[in-house]
Amino acid sequence: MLNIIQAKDIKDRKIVLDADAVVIGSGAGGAVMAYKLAKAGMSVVILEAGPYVPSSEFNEELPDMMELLYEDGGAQTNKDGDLGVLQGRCVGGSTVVNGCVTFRTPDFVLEQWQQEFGLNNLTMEALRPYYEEVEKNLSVHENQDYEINANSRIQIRGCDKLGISWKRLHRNTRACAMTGHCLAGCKTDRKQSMLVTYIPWALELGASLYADTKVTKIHTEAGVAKGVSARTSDASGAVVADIKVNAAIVVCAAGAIQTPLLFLESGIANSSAQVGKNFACHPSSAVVAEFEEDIHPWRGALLGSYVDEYMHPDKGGFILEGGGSGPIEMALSTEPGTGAAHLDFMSKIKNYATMVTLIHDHNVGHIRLNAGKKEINYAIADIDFPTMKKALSAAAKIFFAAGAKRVYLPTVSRTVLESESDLGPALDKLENEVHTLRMVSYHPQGTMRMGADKSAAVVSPNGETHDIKNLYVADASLFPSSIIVNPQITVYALSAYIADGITHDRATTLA
Ligand SMILES: Cc1cc2nc3c(=O)[nH]c(=O)nc-3n(C[C@H](O)[C@H](O)[C@H](O)COP(=O)(O)OP(=O)(O)OC[C@H]3O[C@@H](n4cnc5c(N)ncnc54)[C@H](O)[C@@H]3O)c2cc1C
Repeated sequence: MLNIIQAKDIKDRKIVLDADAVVIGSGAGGAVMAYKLAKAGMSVVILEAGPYVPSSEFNEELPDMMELLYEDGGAQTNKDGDLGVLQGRCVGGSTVVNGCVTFRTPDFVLEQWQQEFGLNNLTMEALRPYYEEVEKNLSVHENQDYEINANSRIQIRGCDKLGISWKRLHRNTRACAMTGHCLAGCKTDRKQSMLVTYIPWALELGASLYADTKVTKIHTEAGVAKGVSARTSDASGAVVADIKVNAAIVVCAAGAIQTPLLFLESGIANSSAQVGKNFACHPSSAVVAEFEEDIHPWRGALLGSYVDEYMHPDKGGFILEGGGSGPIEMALSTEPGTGAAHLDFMSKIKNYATMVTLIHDHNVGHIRLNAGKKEINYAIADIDFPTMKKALSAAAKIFFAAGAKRVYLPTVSRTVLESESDLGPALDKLENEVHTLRMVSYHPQGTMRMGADKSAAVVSPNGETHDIKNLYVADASLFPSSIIVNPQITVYALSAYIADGITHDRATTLA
């Protein structure tokens, strides 16, 4: 067990703490930030809204673990209710429940950030040491043969038949036990999430972490950050303590939905009127195909390979990941029918393969407070809908080339393709309307846009808000555009980069 202060440990109703820095959120951005600041000799307090759940308590049952480890018990959706928006809410944040896939930010994305948003500091050369640092610390490696499961081998077979380019995924695991339960948390600590890496390292260096503690307000004075107020609640929701942290440096890393909400609640740093705007999320769907052979797609490493052929926006702007999934996810991602049709669908579950689509979407959504409640506004832009269809089409063709008997498209109403000739007519029928596709976002991003122009961006190129001195953001909300690939490495690298800027400035001031 880590030395983390939880609601059950707290005796005082009011607590006041002083620190050099307070970090809001203990996920990808928060954990790396806390470690780097503590390593530089700063006193650091981390406040995390979610519970501390040691891996020994993970039971490998996805519904139970969603309830325990995910935001809104896994039920967070957009306002229309046709997009599940998944985020972790626990010590370690989304890194505890993620699929371990790692990508560096693509060159063409960084180039766009330089050209359109004035982020001339974020070149591949400048970020390379940060990628290397986090990849080494998190045991990132290219999947070995034994980490390519039967589900991914189907994807590879189809790609090879069609001459389509694919690659092995990289993942942050150590001696993966290949149980396929990544999204329910890794019971054996092989996933190198923040829960088992940067958080314990930060604690060892003197940082303290309060779990069950939600920051409710960021305090500023004359345009300078001063600290935060937070509330610790027990599992029933009863308030146990009010905590105030006075700190010269405030870093918000509460994720792409909660960070803008906290800024809006605090009424700060919004002279650009961009707080909560420019939300993107890589809307994903899963194409399911039935084969003669047994696949057991939930067995083995969860994610083995991906199709990179269409990754560049000029070539399509999407990737397809060979992501295995269990019976529950498969029944959710496709319309399984009811009664006899449902039984028939489920009885063949071991013969299914799945492919996950990720598109390079435009930043058309926004997060706002509506009567004090969170509201996630996002619908696929008309400009992105053809990309979504192209991704579904490519996945279906790869499956048929691999020998699929039939393919299920992830539509709200049932769409079963008995052969490739059914594909065109089925896609032609799809209009960009609400509740057309079954979609989920694993990658919310972009609501606290980083950019050089303070009238168009909330956060400056060094991670500090344009409006408030010593108030930083270090999470996925920084991305000024969607990045197409799985984002954890980009978040870690940006957070590490911003942390070095903070410690360098501090050293200069103290000298
Ligand atoms: C199911 C799933 C699968 C994924 N798979 C992958 C993958 O394979 N590869 C990949 O690269 N990415 C993946 N991701 C995404 C990746 O994990 C995230 O992009 C990354 O963790 C985002 O980092 P963050 O710091 O922005 O937020 P998070 O890691 O989500 O951390 C934010 C933390 O802040 C806390 N918080 C929120 N509000 C407050 C508040 N007011 N006060 C205090 N604390 C607060 C939250 O509880 C949370 O713990 C996946 C995500 C999910 C949900």
